[in-house]
Amino acid sequence: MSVSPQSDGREIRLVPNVPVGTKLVADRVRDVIDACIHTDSPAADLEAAAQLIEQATQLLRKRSRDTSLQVTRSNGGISINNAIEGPCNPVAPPLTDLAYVDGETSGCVTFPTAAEGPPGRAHGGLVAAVLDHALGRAVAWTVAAAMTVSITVDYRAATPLHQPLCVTARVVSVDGRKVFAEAEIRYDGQITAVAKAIMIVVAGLPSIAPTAVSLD
Ligand SMILES: CCCCCCCCCCCCCCCC(=O)SCCNC(=O)CCNC(=O)[C@H](O)C(C)(C)COP(=O)(O)OP(=O)(O)OC[C@H]1O[C@@H](n2cnc3c(N)ncnc32)[C@H](O)[C@@H]1OP(=O)(O)O
Repeated sequence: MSVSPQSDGREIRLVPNVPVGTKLVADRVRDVIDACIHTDSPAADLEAAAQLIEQATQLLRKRSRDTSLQVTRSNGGISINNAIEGPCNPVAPPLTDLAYVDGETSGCVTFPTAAEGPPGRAHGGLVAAVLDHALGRAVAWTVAAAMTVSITVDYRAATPLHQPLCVTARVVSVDGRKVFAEAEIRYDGQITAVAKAIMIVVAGLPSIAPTAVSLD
């Protein structure tokens, strides 16, 4: 079955709904990671900073949950701690402003210094991860929740750090449980990387596509 990206007329826009305090901590930890990478402080300051961070860690561990990221509180069907879009996961870039309009899934990301690969550029593996996630969202919103079995990424130009990037993804065709999808990431309107993936619809994954098209 082929799927037209422009055909279904549905619109989904994720509005973040996360616990304010948890997001605040995650944002501060992102700052700490950035400061840790850039710091040129003397040893005494580094030791003092390490002690303060250790104190904060102990405070956070006073009450903790020992569960998979995927089953904690969700935001638009995905955990708030998701590795790519989780606003409360400080190592998620994160991918934001996720939307589905007429078959096209989109999102925004700005890679921090911690995502550096080549000097000044995002690490290719992290670019691939963001593309993979957008593909997963596109497939889940268009067909059903699925897992990636194959992804190919072509890197066409530098994907910069600290700049707003746009990710777009869509389903191209469906063959039984196999879903073929493609995605790209853009900086200032120019494509820097494109991905093609095969995803397999797997029973038992949490469904986030209540009005998905049915499989042939
Ligand atoms: C993921 C969480 C969801 C959460 C809720 C939803 C949220 C939505 C938004 C989230 C967005 C996140 C998106 C991240 C996406 C990942 O990161 S997923 C994580 C990485 N991927 C994995 O761990 C998958 C590992 N692989 C597997 O576990 C198993 O291969 C699977 C996927 C369960 C499939 O196994 P199976 O059911 O035994 O299927 P199998 O018969 O082997 O293959 C089915 C068909 O696919 C074909 N196939 C299999 N592999 C390939 C291949 N590499 N190339 C071509 N064809 C292949 C087979 O030939 C077969 O074709 P047909 O014979 O039907 O024509």
